[in-house]
Amino acid sequence: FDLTGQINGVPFDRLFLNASGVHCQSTTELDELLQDEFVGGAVTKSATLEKRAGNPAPRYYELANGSINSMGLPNNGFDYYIQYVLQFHAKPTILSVAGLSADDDIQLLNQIQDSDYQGLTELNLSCPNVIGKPQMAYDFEGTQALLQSVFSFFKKPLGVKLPPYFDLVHFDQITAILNQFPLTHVNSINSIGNGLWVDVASESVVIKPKGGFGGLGGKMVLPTALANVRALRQRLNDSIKVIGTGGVQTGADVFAHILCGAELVSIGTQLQAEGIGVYHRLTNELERIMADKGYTALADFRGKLNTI
Ligand SMILES: CC(C)(C)CCc1c(C(=O)O)[nH]c(=O)[nH]c1=O
Repeated sequence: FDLTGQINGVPFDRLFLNASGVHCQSTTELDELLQDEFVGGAVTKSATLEKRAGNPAPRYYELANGSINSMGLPNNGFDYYIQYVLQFHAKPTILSVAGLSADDDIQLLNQIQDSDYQGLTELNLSCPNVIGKPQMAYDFEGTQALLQSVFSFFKKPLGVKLPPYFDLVHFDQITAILNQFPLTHVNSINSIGNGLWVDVASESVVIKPKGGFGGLGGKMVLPTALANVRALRQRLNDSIKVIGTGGVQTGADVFAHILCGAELVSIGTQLQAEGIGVYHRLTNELERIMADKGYTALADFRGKLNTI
């Protein structure tokens, strides 16, 4: 079976990635991903300029149908991750960066521009904005201005990680902005922001930071993830690929992401819950579905979702 994809001419011999944030904070975790035969590439935890401890625990909690997290960007700092991605790896890496402000974003990308790194970079637009404004990706003028200044100096491959949108006009608005820039890809979705889980027995929230509010992932977000992948694919220039992230538990979920137009598929919550063996299972399940349908390659059905 041909389970390949490519981003900006970078070939991925397998479609599977990790969702940034999961199994990607240390070089040990990143190595384990890149050494797994069923994984196509690895995305780093979003790097900030300085190393961060992140929020107090409990900050991640597994639910029956997904997960809730408010990690607070714990990471080993930009230098740690650029040093890693500058090493030789048999498979592609995606360096994820998240400034704590637009200025940080500019500084991070300037450091990449000035480095020898020629691989893929992903700017996490769920990063915080100025106080009183929503996260960058929900501030359309802010996103436009940020990308305008980024592309005035950044000449290397760049994609963006987006939170989910829920209004069709918002899909029109964000893609009208993104289509102005030579992006390699859009990675959709990030967690559904500011969910809340209540444990009835203890009459309490389940994570400590932000009074229990946190990003939702896993099975429960699949319909939102599929909608975002499909809506972005329908609106973005063909040159901008879509990496599908969100809600994948089974091979059928992977198949659905590809039908909606995903070039590659990331696994987050299920990787956290099941471990790296999830990729072998998902590969078997996906190939079984493809065989039953007479497909031999993802390209046979990528983006070919039927409407009724
Ligand atoms: C939410 C931010 C802390 C601003 C960015 C990092 C991040 C986190 C995190 O580190 O809390 N969790 C997510 O599910 N997605 C993210 O993009």
